[in-house]
Amino acid sequence: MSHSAEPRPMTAKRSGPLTGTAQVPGDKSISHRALILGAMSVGETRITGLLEGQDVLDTAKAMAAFGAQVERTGPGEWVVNGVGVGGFSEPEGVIDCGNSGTGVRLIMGAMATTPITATFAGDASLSRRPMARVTDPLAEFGASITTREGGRLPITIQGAADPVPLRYRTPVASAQIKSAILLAGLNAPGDTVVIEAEPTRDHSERMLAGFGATITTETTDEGHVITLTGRPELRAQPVAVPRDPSSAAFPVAAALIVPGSEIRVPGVSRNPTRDGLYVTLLEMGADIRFENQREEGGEPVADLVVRHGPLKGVSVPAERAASMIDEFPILSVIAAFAEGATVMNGVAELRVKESDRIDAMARGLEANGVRVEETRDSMTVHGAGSVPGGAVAVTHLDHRIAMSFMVLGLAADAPVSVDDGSPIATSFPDFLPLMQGLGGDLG
Ligand SMILES: O=C(O)C1=C[C@@H](OP(=O)(O)O)[C@@H](O)[C@H](O)C1
Ligand SMILES: C=C(OP(=O)(O)O)C(=O)O
Repeated sequence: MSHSAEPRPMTAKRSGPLTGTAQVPGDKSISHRALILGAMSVGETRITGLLEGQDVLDTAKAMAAFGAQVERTGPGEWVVNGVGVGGFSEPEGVIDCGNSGTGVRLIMGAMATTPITATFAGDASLSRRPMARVTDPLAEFGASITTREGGRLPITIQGAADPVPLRYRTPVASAQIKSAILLAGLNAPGDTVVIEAEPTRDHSERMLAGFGATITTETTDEGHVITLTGRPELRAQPVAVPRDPSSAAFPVAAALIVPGSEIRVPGVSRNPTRDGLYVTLLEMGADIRFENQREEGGEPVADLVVRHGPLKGVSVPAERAASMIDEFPILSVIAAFAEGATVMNGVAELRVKESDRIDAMARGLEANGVRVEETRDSMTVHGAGSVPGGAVAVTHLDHRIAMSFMVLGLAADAPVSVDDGSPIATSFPDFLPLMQGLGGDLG
């Protein structure tokens, strides 16, 4: 669904200690993949803990449009009856992926090696984002693709009738590029190989193996090499979606910067390819304990216990960027309350997310009295232990920018507002009640 809601201004005010348990929603990356692989397998995939944010709901709708049966049976409980690899039928209308880069890029990959035609569109934010990074390799499989100027949406793909497998080195660290290619490779004969310089989130690889595909990952001189054997029969699997570490980052950050806070965030994924924020926070001196470390649904998970305490600025190495790519906006808020500079290196990809996140955070933080420096691919936040606040930040249809400034306002001296908090529903529909339940004064 394209973003059509009226702008929804929100304000957060300095709050007393945050306490209690934060049940954050299911992981967004895993939720998209569960629906897509469920739709591409034979039999019934039962999903529990699915994120019911707009991004994922748009993917569910898309899978139904391609012929899968997709049914909601309870809160977070969904059943997908798939059509098998190569079994997608031609959708009638335009596939509207709303605000979701993951949704559109993975679904374009999933259909590009089946001989059907589909047109993809999205909201104003998604329509500005680069898509050639995915359509270029998909064309190499044999798909015919037309895009708007600059490789942007709307995009029409005529899937390859005789796909050829691909060996592809990703030009930027991106799990979306990798996953689009692997999903396309499912219906190509022979081995499809993706080579990445830095490992990115590996949920597609884990889930493809779980659904019965032959997929291997090796670290060689070339980099991180993932090999998928095409034309498997994917077998439907139950998927238990762990809670999203990227969503958990918001209550965690709030507890770290609001004096006197102590909260618990149970069942959060600790997949090492998603763990960079938590590694960084420990280096900053954050008081975070990881309890009951266990495996759930093929992913390592833990219960987080987070306490307020003093933090110091650190330098985040470029090699860590991929494992915390969505967490830099909220890290820049935490950094504003630390003592000293926090330098975030190798973060150019932030400029092509739902917004230019370096620019959006730098402008909003500066307006609220924080000193920030930026280059094309780095951002430095000068922490002073406290933040004046008092300004309105512009969110540019970006959920993570909206949530980051709401967290800032819980600990700043004066209230902090955003022009539009409605995009929060794309990834964290219960963000406001959850934060209010911990004692946050926001709405
Ligand atoms: O594969 C995924 O589920 C995602 C990959 C990342 O994007 P890139 O692959 O473009 O870095 C991330 O920013 C996005 O929120 C989710
Ligand atoms: C970048 C994000 O998502 P997507 O690319 O799926 O729009 C995000 O959720 O921060």
